[in-house]
Amino acid sequence: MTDVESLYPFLYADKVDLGAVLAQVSASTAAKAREITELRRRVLAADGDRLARCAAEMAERFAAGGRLLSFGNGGSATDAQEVAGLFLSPGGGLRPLPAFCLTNDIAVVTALSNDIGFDVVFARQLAALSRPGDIAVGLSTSGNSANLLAAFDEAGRRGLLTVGIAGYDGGRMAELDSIDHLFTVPSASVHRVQEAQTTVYHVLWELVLDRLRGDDQ
Ligand SMILES: O=C(CO)[C@@H](O)[C@H](O)[C@H](O)[C@H](O)COP(=O)(O)O
Repeated sequence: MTDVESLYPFLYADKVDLGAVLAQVSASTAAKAREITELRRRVLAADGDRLARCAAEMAERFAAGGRLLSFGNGGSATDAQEVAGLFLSPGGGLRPLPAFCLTNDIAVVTALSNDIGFDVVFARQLAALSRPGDIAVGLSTSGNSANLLAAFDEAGRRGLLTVGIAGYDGGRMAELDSIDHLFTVPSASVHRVQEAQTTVYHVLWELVLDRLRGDDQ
């Protein structure tokens, strides 16, 4: 049996008991929903206060003219794009906040990767684009991606507020001095990690907007 066959045996069986397959899918969906709900509770219990402090510092930076620069690889690149998109379109009558995802400029991403190496792809962009009052937000599931580690060190050297969102045990991101606020989702499932990370940055986004709304009144 191949890996794919063992993952989806009902697709390859001669006869399928549809009721049994549906029961299996339903039980698996319910188990995953319980798992992610519990994981989100754990993250909130461990990091709720730190999330609020981080959001307060992010709001201060935005209020002072700072911009947000986000980055990540693979699935975390799509999350980094979502982070920038959320702040760019805050809704609720708030002005768009300046935010840019470092994977967006494909010409720069491919040139840096091709000419120098993928490890510098975010650090070099931060060196070119960032100002000391800005905010760097990097997402990784493993916490080990070399281009993120280099980016946090570059951002830290330049005086940016640095926010890391990692999974598992935080990986090498947990060893860095250059991350001001690190939020780690303690799960061994990459799927659950990415789901809970989505909640982490949505919470940050909502708390920052609350702060900025308060400043506007
Ligand atoms: O989305 C997934 C897994 O769900 C993959 O695309 C994953 O993001 C990529 O393998 C990344 O390169 C992994 O990097 P990282 O999250 O460990 O920093």
